[in-house]
Parts: sequence; C-alpha cells; structure tokens
Amino acid sequence: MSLSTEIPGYEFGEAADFSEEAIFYRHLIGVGIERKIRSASEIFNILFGKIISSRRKEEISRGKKEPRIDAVTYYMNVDTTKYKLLKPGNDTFIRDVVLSLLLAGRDTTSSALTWFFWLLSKHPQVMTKIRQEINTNFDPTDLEKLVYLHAALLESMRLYPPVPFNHKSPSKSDVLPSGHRVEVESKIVICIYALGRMRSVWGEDASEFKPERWISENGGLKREPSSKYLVFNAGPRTCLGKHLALLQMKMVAMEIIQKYDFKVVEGQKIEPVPSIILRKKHGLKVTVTKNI
Ligand code: HEM
Repeated sequence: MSLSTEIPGYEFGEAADFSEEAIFYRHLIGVGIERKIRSASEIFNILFGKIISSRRKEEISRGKKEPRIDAVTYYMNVDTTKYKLLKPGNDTFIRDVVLSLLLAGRDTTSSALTWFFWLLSKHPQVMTKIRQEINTNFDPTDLEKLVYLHAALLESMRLYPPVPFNHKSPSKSDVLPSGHRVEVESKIVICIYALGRMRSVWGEDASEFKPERWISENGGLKREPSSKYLVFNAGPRTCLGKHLALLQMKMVAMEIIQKYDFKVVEGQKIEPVPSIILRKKHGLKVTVTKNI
C-alpha cells in the first residue's frame, strides 16, 4: 500500500511482499508457495525489462555525455570482460542486482520505522527526549549528533528486528564453539527476534524499550558486538546498507517528529505477517497533525 494517491499501480510493492512471504515458507517450513513466487517474478521481469530497455535507449541517445548516476546505469556499464559469468548486455544480472538492492532496502527501513513510531506512541517520555535533542542539537550536516535518536532506533530494532531470523547451512560437517555438531547442509535457523529479548544476553530488563542502554557514560553511543546485536547480520555477509539505512531512518524520523504530532489509533490489531521481513500485517493507523 502506498501513502500517495498519485503513485500509479503498486505492482512492484505487491510483488516484493509476495516474494518475501514466499521465501519465509521456503526457509522455515521447507515448502514452496511457488505460485506466489512465479507471479512475483513475472511482475519483476516485466517491470525491470521495461526500465532496462528504456535506459539502454536513453544511454545510446546520450552518446558521449556523462552517464546518469544510478544503480541501473552503473551495472549496465560494468566491464563484462572482467567477469567469467557475465555476458555483455546481460539483463538478468542487472535485474537481479538491482532487485536485491531494492528488496534489501525497501521493507527493512519501513518496517523498522513503523515499529519505532508505534513504540514511541507507547513511550511518550522517549518522544519528548528525542524532540529535545532535535531542538538543541540539530545540525543538518551532522546527524551523528542525534545520539539519543540513533540509540532509540537501535533499541527499537533490538525488539523488532526488520529481518527477524536468518538461516545458515554448513558446507561441510563441523562443530560449533558451543560443542554442537552440525552435519553438512543441515539447517540452522537463528531467531534474531528472540536473541534481542534474551535476558541472558541483554539483562533482566531485556523486554523493555530503553534507548538509554545504548548511551555510554560519556554520553556517546555504546557499541555492541554484531554477534550480540545481529539485526544487520555479522561477519563477511553483514548488511552493506547499514549506515545508509540508519541515516535514512534518522532523516525520516527527524522530519516527522519535528513537523508533526501523531496519535496511534486506539484498538487496532498489531500483528506481524509471516514473512522474512517483520512487517505489520495491518500497517499502523495514526492521525497526524501538523506542528505550526
Ligand atoms: C533497517 C534496515 C536494514 C536492516 C535491518 C538490514 C538487515 C540485513 C541483514 C540481516 C542482512 C543479511 C541477510 C542474510 O544473511 O540473508 C542484510 C544484507 C544486505 N543488506 Fe541490509 N538491512 C537494512 C537495510 C539495507 C539497505 C538500505 C540496503 C541498501 C540499499 C541494504 C543492503 C543489503 C545488502 C546488499 C545485503 C547483502 C550483503 C551480502 O550478502 O553480502 N540493507 N541486511
């Protein structure tokens, strides 16, 4: 669903939601909801086919002028001779890379912000502190100064991680540091949602929303190892968009908090969709008034 009534047909969004739900069933239950995946990929193929072919025509008509700076153009201009598996004009490669970036960056940040604003509605004292910080420390060129807002976003994702679980399989049999033996290709599902709420990891107040736990004694941000805060994954396949995501979320949150007052509509059902992204099944209904 889109907030704008002017945005025509929302095929991409619906296809993305379908795929995320279908992948959930594949990861966890091991059965495919193939029809959803197939119709979502047909939509992606049609949409990306149109975009890539019109971009190719545009590039030809631009001639020697500087190419546009965007992901599709960047990957269209990759030197395919340097890579064994790439063929010139390989549209499938461009489609897959751009689609991965869109899926990785689309619902993750929007899911994070939806839970964040819902938590703020339940913790008005946190909202007040964020407003105070924005009013005193706001510098559009340096959002790093918004330490409390950053802490509140990290804390919200600890309780409601946009990617709530991950799934790994060893390529050969191994023994984990815990002593558990894992057979080749066995499925290890890591529940990031549960990890964020474990008292043994986060302390007795693990289930409470407390941005303060991220503030160090000197008032800066406390760093936690990525193996403890697995929200962006850890190791070599850690999220490439982590810093971009936090920056985008700070910008959006700051704009909304500064300019609007919003009230969450009472009595609505809050429940997640079974999907690889922790989306709210019914969205979040709020009434918004502009701050003058
Ligand atoms: C709050 C926002 C985000 C969260 C919580 C998040 C979380 C994650 C997680 C958990 C993974 C690992 C997935 C796996 O192992 O299967 C991942 C991978 C990735 N993310 Fe993000 N992500 C966010 C935003 C973004 C954004 C905005 C982008 C870029 C536009 C992005 C790009 C990527 C890419 C390219 C990977 C794959 C890295 C690899 O496999 O080498 N992410 N992200």
